[in-house]
Amino acid sequence: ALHLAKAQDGKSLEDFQKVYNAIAEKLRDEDEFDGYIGYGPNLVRLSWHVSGTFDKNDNSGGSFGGTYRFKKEADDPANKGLQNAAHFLEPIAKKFPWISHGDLYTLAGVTALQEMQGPKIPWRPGRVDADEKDTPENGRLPDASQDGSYVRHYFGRFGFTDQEIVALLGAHCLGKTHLENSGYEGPWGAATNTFTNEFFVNLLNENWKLEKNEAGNKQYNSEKGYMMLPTDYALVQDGKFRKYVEKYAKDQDAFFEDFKSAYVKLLENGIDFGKLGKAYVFKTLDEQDS
Ligand code: HEM
Ligand SMILES: CC(=O)Cn1cnc2ccccc21
Repeated sequence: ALHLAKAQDGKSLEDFQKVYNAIAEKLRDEDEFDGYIGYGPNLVRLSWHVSGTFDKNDNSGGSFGGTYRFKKEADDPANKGLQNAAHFLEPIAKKFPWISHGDLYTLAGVTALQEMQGPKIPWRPGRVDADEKDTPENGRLPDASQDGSYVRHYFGRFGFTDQEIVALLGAHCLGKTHLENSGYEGPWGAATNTFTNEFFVNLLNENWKLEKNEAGNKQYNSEKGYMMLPTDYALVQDGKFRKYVEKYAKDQDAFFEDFKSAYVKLLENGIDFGKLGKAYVFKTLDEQDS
């Protein structure tokens, strides 16, 4: 059965907005991380990795139990590099001991996206920390060397459509690959910390060449020094995915809307929020200054 969300006693929008603000202020303070990309993209990747272990067949994994805090999941080779995001969040968890790890990991991704000028992401609290024994085994996160049918099958485990898959992968407009983490090398020049539809624009507009990188893995590189993973490039090789790439390259608003819906589905997969009321939409720091 689905995990039942449990309200944190007496916590309301204002309390969670304080957590949002603490994360957002720390993002601004520590802007030098990873060649001045900052922690935003890493936090978004953490929120996806803690949710991407979900399996609808037995409702195991997913963001509910906050099991990333246990060694087995944190040490999954697919999570290499996310220690940075986890370390970034430690003082936030200490300052707000009442928030569950599942809520903190997902709220951090929402905060990072909104502070990087992404869409407003409705977010619901209520995830409850699970025991170490409930930690999903390693190997549930995707393999970047694969093609379109692999990507379609992989996301089928969450019940995602082609449109949701393409929208979600638009998050690869953020940050970069790091050879020491994943065996893929990204260009410093093109890495960004602003949420836009340029992942789709680049996929369609650049001349991509399949090359072996220093780790012996194949990746697509362009003259401008951009890169795409094989699973990224699969989105323009596969006709059914390609039509959504073209849609989002032309229409950033449509991308923002569809990304928001798919990302909420990713973060909430496997959780029954019941009658816990509607989702919170947080103000960005800029919206609170004025
Ligand atoms: C087919 C599915 C996916 C594959 C194979 C994949 C693979 C990867 C790889 C290999 C990296 C580089 C990690 C590193 O070297 O540091 C990466 C980074 C990233 N991924 Fe994905 N990813 C997928 C889906 C997603 C989704 C669904 C999201 C979010 C909604 C996402 C968000 C990110 C972000 C923001 C980064 C940059 C992290 C940073 O700069 O530290 N990815 N991904
Ligand atoms: C800047 C760049 O390489 C855009 N990009 C293209 N594919 C990516 C996968 C993960 C992170 C960033 C990615």
